[in-house]
Amino acid sequence: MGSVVESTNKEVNGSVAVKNPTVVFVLGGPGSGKGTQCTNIVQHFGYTHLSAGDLLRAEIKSGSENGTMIQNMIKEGKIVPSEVTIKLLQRAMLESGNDKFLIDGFPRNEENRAAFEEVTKIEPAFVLFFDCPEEEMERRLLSRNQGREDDNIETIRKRFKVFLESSLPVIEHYTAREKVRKIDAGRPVEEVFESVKAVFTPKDEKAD
Ligand SMILES: Nc1ncnc2c1ncn2[C@@H]1O[C@H](COP(=O)(O)OP(=O)(O)OP(=O)(O)O)[C@@H](O)[C@H]1O
Ligand SMILES: Nc1ccn([C@H]2C[C@H](O)[C@@H](COP(=O)(O)O)O2)c(=O)n1
Ligand SMILES: [Mg+2]
Repeated sequence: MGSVVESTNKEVNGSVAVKNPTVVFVLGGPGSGKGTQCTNIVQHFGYTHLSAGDLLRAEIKSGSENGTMIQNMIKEGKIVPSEVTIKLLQRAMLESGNDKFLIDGFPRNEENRAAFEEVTKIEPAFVLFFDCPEEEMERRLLSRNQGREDDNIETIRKRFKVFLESSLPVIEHYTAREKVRKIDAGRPVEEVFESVKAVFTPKDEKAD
């Protein structure tokens, strides 16, 4: 007999995948607070948090054959080819045993978005967009102190450029489909989370 996880999985494009997952894409500029707010959402709403950036950094550490390529791209603030990132996301979704996911920092460009749709056939429930002024994001990144190789001013500027040129069009794509829930992320963490909670709380559970 298969495990619970196996019995709730299905085959998509020749691979095993989670059956009918709920996926929320969490987008916003570098340092807008995606990871911070995802931690809060996990605690309150039972989602599994998958950060594409964290998965790519773990892949570098694991010594995989793609490690050097990923490391060079992250240093340059560039977006890693979708094929690599989607495989990491699919594996993490299966390993989680959950069926509700916050996918943080993905899709980062049109190639990410189209490839994920084609490969997984998953349509996000909605897109949480943390909208934050660039000067505030820069301040946060320069004082993050987590030893990230890309938290230096040269790479930060490149990441901002990629966000404006490649990631904003993805947000516009989902805005046109009425999928975007925009949050003012320039406020203190607790205030931002109040707005986030309102998005995740079903309408009939909200106080009048
Ligand atoms: N609302 C906030 N006010 C002040 N500081 C914040 C806020 N949210 C997050 N931070 C801090 O800013 C830094 C960046 O936050 P976080 O790592 O959550 O951003 P991110 O959007 O995931 O960034 P990246 O895209 O680079 O991974 C962290 O040091 C975090 O503690
Ligand atoms: N879909 C993605 C997400 C991230 N990356 C790379 C490039 C980013 O600058 C870096 C860090 O991501 P973050 O932790 O800031 O979300 O990881 C990518 O190539 N593709
Ligand atoms: Mg992050």
